[in-house]
Amino acid sequence: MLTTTLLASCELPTSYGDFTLHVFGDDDGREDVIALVRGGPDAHQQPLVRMHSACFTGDILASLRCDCGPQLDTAVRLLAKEQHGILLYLTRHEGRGIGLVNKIKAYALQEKGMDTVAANVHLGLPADARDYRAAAEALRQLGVSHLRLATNNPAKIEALVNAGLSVERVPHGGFVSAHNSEYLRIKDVLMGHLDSAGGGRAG
Ligand SMILES: Nc1nc2c(ncn2[C@@H]2O[C@H](COP(=O)(O)OP(=O)(O)OP(=O)(O)O)[C@@H](O)[C@H]2O)c(=O)[nH]1
Repeated sequence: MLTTTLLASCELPTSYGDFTLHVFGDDDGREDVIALVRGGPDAHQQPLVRMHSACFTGDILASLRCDCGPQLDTAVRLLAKEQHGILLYLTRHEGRGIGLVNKIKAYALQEKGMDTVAANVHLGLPADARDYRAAAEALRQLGVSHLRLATNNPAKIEALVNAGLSVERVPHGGFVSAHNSEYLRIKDVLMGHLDSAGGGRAG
């Protein structure tokens, strides 16, 4: 059975602003959802929430193969301006849930001409293996029932709505470069994303 437990919390001053950090995980103490929270619960306001799937290459190494780095940077910048905002960093979602080793294998296949979906499938893996139930549970434990979700991915909205949360979408894309334009186009065409490659503006 899925368990999501608050494992640890602290204050976290950052160059973006001051936040509180909560680490959620399972009963064995392994982290899963890291929540960077700006401000406190406000009954009159739906917090702005960004659910960000881990991307070692984009988030840490500033890879241009995807749009993850600019999406994360922009999200934290936006959240810092909110009275109540939450970044959920989903540590088990690396490579859309297939893990770093498989993502790098998928990148190598893309260098031979496959697109991002075909490469996963060629490896015998789902195009998208992410599960958002722990994220929804973390939001609930943070006192959130209504939220504004910064995303272009309808699957994220659907997962939170199915978990009983009320979600309004805020576009969060448009981070196009010469290296990631084909990746973003394929996400729109084959994965049902809402204008990742085009006019979807951050915030
Ligand atoms: N398998 C695979 N994963 C990738 C590839 N490029 C990026 N990723 C992963 O894709 C995920 C992108 O996550 P997000 O930006 O949170 O989500 P999204 O589905 O693009 O939806 P948005 O909320 O609209 O940004 C991260 O886990 C990346 O590691 C790729 O070519 N193949």
